[in-house]
Amino acid sequence: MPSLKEDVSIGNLGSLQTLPDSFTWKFTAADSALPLSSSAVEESIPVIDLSDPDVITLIGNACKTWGAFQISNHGIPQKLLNDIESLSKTLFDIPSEKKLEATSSDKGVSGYGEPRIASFFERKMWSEGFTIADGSYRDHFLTLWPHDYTKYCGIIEEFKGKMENLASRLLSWILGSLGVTVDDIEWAQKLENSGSKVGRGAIRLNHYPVCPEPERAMGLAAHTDSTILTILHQSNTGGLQVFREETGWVTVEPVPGALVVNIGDLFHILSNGKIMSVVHRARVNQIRSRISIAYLWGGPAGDVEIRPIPKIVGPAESALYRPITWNEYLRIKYEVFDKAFDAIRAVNPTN
Ligand SMILES: C=C1C[C@]23C[C@H]1CC[C@H]2[C@@]12CCC[C@@](C)(C(=O)O1)[C@H]2[C@@H]3C(=O)O
Ligand SMILES: O=C(O)CCC(=O)C(=O)O
Ligand SMILES: [Fe+2]
Repeated sequence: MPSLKEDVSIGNLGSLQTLPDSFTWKFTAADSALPLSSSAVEESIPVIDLSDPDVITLIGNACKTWGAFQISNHGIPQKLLNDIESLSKTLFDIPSEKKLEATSSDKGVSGYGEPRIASFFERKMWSEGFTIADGSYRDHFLTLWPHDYTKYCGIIEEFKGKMENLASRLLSWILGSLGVTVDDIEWAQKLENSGSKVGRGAIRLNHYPVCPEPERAMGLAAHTDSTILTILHQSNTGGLQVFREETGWVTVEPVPGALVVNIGDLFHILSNGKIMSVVHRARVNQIRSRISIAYLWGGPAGDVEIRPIPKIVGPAESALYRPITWNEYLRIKYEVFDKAFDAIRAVNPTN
């Protein structure tokens, strides 16, 4: 387990005047692109109005070109976004000694702690975070906020509920752009009998303190999410970048009120590789600290197997990946990281 000492240093990042060696990353020229640094208007992911009559086509194109897009008119109340943002600020303002009482006991479980990807990188990231993956976040909230506990748990539950709903609407549209519907996924039938009636969604609250040397620091290292899709609220300070082969790193400028959607690994599997999960990262800056809130959605049911949708695979192709549950995929991903797709490739392609 990464030592508690490290978490103390994470809680104190904002007070450091110089970048410690362990936080210094090496960038090649092509890799370095910093948000806020270039005045050139660069190409970026589209902003899609969800009330647009062409929403399916627009989303389909964005998924194929970028694997990410921003959405407006998404129906998540601005008040809820403000509430969860101020909840996050309060959470990260807590003194580090107190934070230690609410660390996650294991990677990927609820509480303060490094992101799971941390162990695959030699250098440390300029950020701290709080994961909400199971109900144990409530115990932590009770420790941190004995008085406001109910209020804060309420915000999380409301956020989860509304985001899950939005995530399933997005799923339907993206599947629509691929010529199939949710009923073409096996889990739709299995949902009724599955023990876990609730969908699988985790929340990651990220905090990127002001950084003395942003050009040599990394907020959150390059990764794909192991989700079907992720919906991100990045408040009003940029930092998120997505990677595109043709263009390199592209900054996703915050659009007031808009949310960022990105495709995760499970969608890549479902679509038999027709849609790619997008590699993304977060950079930091010297001027303003930044909060982001990610809703990581694993689909409407927990323990069902995810596999390439037969209708998408079609008779002329074969399924690229073997069936796998989300939990099993997470286990493999955090063993082999960016080789996870190779590890689950179908051995005996059918058809
Ligand atoms: C349900 C999930 C999804 C996890 C693991 C587990 C709980 C925390 C999630 C994140 C959140 C931050 C980025 C990420 C890449 C990370 O390091 O931890 C995510 C990861 C994944 O999408 O793989
Ligand atoms: O902070 C950001 O903009 C990105 C966060 C992210 O990628 C994540 O939490 O998975
Ligand atoms: Fe991510």
